Amino acid sequence: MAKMYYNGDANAEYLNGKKVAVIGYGSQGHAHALNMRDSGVDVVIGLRKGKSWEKAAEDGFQVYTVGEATAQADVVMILLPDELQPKVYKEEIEPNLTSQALMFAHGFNIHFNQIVPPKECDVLLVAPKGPGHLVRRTYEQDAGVPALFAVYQDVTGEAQELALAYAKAIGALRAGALETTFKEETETDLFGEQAVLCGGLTSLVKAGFETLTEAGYQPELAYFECLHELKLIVDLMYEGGLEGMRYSISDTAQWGDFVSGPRVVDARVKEEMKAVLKDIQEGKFAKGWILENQANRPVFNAVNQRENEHPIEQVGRELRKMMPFVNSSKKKEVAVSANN
Ligand SMILES: NC(=O)C1=CN([C@@H]2O[C@H](COP(=O)(O)OP(=O)(O)OC[C@H]3O[C@@H](n4cnc5c(N)ncnc54)[C@H](OP(=O)(O)O)[C@@H]3O)[C@@H](O)[C@H]2O)C=CC1
Ligand SMILES: CC(=O)[C@](C)(O)C(=O)O
Repeated sequence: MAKMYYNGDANAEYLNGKKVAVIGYGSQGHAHALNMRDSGVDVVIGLRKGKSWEKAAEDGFQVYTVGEATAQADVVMILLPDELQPKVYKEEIEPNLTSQALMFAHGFNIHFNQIVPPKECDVLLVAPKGPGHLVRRTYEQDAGVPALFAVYQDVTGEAQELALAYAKAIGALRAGALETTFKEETETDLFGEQAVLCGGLTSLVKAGFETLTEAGYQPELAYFECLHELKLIVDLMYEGGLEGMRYSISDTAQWGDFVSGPRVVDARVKEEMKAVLKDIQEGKFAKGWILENQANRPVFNAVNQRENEHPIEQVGRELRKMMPFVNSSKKKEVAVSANN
């Protein structure tokens, strides 16, 4: 088994006395900044004026322009949307970069040569394997989201130690961190989010919902069966693997899992997964995403609108209004009051 790194493997000293500029305050940015501050790290935020700037200031951070934050930092962590990083890097970060280390939470722009870092600083990656809002929520629960870390350039000879100190400060080492490379993190993260976690799963959920509703079953029932209950099943997998989930479900469901699962996700699916991975490895996906953004996202916007109008979204919005607790930040009593 590969070596996993935990809190005891990291030395917070490598961040002591250092100012970390978090560039971006969105899903990952807010979580990294809040967690690091709670871990005693000196954090400043680099942003453009707008809702994130207001939120970061409201959360008590010193907020600067990207260039100002970069110029004063010992460590710069770029947590901007991947497709916007090259432009902001070229125009605002690179001209002001004097830091010891340049960091990313996804290797896309380094791996696909959209950002070419200076030779004078460490270049490293700390990539939580989970959504930013859960990076924050689990930290507040004295837990954490596991992370990958990688060193692309080690000028100081301390890049790995800094990566581990950073991973510890955001709470990741409570769950564990695994060393990788920018190439491996980029290719596997893109594959996972396309073929399994987001793309694969949303396609499976919609297909199941459509199968039931087209057969005449109630949309509300189809929503609970194919989407709502998914969290509960995945929670069991999260806690105990496939065997843990199978222990908890009925033997009827487990038999159905064994005999029907492979019919739905058959060998063709894995062949297509291999084709998706090949497109990622050969840069075909990256090129398409870069061009889509250069064209101002015509396909992305059209598909996003169509998806938001899918019947599963329409019925889900109505049902979730009566279950405010599903938005985890709500307290259970809210649900009780809403239904009384
Ligand atoms: N989302 C996730 O859970 C994960 C993301 N990652 C990686 O983390 C990185 C950040 O992604 P994510 O957190 O999702 O990004 P988000 O889209 O959630 O947040 C982007 C942030 O960047 C700011 N921003 C956008 N454009 C500019 C600009 N021109 N100048 C200054 N600030 C700007 C936005 O502020 P504004 O309000 O002004 O738009 C916002 O605060 C990416 O590399 C991503 O691949 C890695 C693991 C998981
Ligand atoms: C949450 C995560 O890690 C994703 C799906 O890869 C992403 O949002 O980039």
